[in-house]
Amino acid sequence: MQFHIADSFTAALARLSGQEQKQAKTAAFDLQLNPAHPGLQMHRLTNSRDPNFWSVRVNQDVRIIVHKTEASFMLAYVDHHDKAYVWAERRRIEAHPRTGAIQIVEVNERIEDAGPLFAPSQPDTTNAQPQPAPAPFQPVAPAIFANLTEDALLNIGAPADWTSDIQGWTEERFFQMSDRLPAEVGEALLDYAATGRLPTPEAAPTDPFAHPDTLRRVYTITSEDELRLALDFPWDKWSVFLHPSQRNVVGRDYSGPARVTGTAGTGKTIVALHRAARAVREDAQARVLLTSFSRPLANALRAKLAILLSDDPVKLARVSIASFEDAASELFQLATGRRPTLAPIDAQLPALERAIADLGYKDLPTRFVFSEWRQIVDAWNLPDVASYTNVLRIGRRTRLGSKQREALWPVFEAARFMLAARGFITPSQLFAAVEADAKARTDKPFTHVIVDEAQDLGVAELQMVGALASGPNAHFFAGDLGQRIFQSPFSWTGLGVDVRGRSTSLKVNYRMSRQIREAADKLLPSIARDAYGAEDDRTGAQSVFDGPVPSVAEFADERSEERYIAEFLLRATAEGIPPSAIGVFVRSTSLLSRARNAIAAAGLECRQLSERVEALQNYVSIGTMHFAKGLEFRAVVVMACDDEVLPLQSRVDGAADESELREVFDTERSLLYVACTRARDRLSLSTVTPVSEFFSDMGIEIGARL
Ligand SMILES: Nc1ncnc2c1ncn2[C@@H]1O[C@H](COP(=O)(O)OP(=O)(O)OP(=O)(O)O)[C@@H](O)[C@H]1O
Repeated sequence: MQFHIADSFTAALARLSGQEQKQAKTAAFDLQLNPAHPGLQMHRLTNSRDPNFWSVRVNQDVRIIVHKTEASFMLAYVDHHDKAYVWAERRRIEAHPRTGAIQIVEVNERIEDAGPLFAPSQPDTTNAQPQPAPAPFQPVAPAIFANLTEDALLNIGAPADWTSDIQGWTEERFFQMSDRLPAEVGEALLDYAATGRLPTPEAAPTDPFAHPDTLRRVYTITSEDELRLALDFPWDKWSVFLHPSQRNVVGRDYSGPARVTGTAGTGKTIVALHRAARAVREDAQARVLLTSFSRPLANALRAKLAILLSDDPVKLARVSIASFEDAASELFQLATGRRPTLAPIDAQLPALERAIADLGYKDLPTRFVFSEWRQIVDAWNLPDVASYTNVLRIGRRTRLGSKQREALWPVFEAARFMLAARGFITPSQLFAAVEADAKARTDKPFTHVIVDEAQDLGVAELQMVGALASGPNAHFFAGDLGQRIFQSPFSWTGLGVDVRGRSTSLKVNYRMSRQIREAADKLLPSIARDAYGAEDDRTGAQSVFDGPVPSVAEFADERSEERYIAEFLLRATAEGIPPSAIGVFVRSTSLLSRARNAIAAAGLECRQLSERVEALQNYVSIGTMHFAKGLEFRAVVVMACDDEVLPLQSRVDGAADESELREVFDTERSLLYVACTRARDRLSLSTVTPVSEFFSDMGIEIGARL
């Protein structure tokens, strides 16, 4: 007999107290060993429409609901006695007759509390007395699925007792009801509402428990050890119940570098983690590098991979997890025997200033020289004046003629010399050194390199990553072009990393409520393009839960804004959101004081996030929007979204031409998008008058004007 655990069981288990969870796990274990164990008092439920539901005693009050057929045994739910019984009375578990997927279906006739299904009928006026003038005509909203036949609905997996209701649903009703449908049905209907087409069902395996839609909610336990592990370890849903589109990317073999894309919160990181786990599970020789932009993000990846590979520390040890820079430093040390000393930005700028002064250049704007250094000369590790004068090939920044570049080159050469004399190398030089070393080796340092937040890989980083492993399945990138905030665009294909034809876009948003996602999505165009033709389709995203509409407030002065945000923070903590699950973001360092003041006014303490500092217990996280990247909070505040702050006026002023200006606007929008999309449940934006021009794009009415 097969033994299964449903996601409804793990979710319900997580809601019990620690002691109850322990007891429920013991009961589940006893159940697997011996369902007839007398202490379990297992008996069939008589009030359920599904005759296969059984109750199992955990303690005096708590019951596990088991679904038992001749061939299978499923832990379906667990709760306090009455709630557990009501859950089972309202459900049935069955293989859908058309799609074959196992579904946990809410019996439709029992749904009472979601309001009337149809608009009330007109009153009978046969013997009516004179009435006051009728209220203004209210059009009845159209039924958005009226054109879908029962057959079409069954094809997408709609339970038979739901089809006629679905046909009558208005848009509002659909949003109220969709999370009561099996997830694949809600997603297909949302697709239909957006595009007018239903997705074509894919051929399904004959075993219902192997169906991709079954696998998103039911996990098959194959051994005692596996059950022990599943019950002992906190079972995060993402670690087991993947969406079919995620599972597909995790399990696929590619003929070259591959990429997963998707708007914020669609589970790209989760896919990257599962691919890393898969690589070491399938190949005992695999050596994997899992890398991302910063140390906190690498730490977050490490914690999650430890959950995925909790059954096998040896396999876990075969995955190296580090930020781009830390990974490069380690490899550099392995190759040369010495630790690199990276040139901080604070050292690079003075070196350039000094070089300008030493060479006697007058009227050369330092900001321009520095940007040329960072974006071109250092970013590409240009070795000589010839490659710099030939820079047209590689960048968009074409504003300097070749004569001017020749004249400027000695400045860069001198700055490089000065940095080297102090024992510094720049991060780009570090990446290039590691790349050169890896290229020279036949035995590459890794068999697989998996990169998260790949949209912010710089030129030298990408080249290094490319050299660290070889083979068709060796490189996997997770990223979203719409979240590119650090790097200027460049052509990946031009550097030999061609993901065309091996790119998959995820659409189901697991992080943000529908209301937050919809507001944030309006900030970016529906297609994200970079200057080199790469494109991500950002349409068609769906959220799996609803929440409050984000709030937007505008104030006459900073004190009023700070007081308003303090109140928001107090409300959030009063609702049980701990400080560590709250993030407050501003555009730049000089604005952090506004965040600090608001947090202090709420009587809370904060810690500033950075490339090296992550969220801490008991502290609200604050930071510039750049350090929001890749993180997640239950409540997010984005403060000081003032005019001239977003987009940042100094960047706008510094743009030399149209294309640079566009780039500035694009990245400033992306920054706001990144900050807003960290929020799961609550999002509050605020500004001091005059307000950022990006606000109106989000389509949210400004709620408070004080
Ligand atoms: N299959 C799943 N089931 C449940 N939760 C999931 C699933 N996939 C992802 N999640 C959750 O959704 C949230 C977002 O996932 P993730 O961080 O992987 O998204 P992302 O696309 O990398 O986001 P971003 O682009 O903003 O970095 C996380 O809390 C993650 O645990």
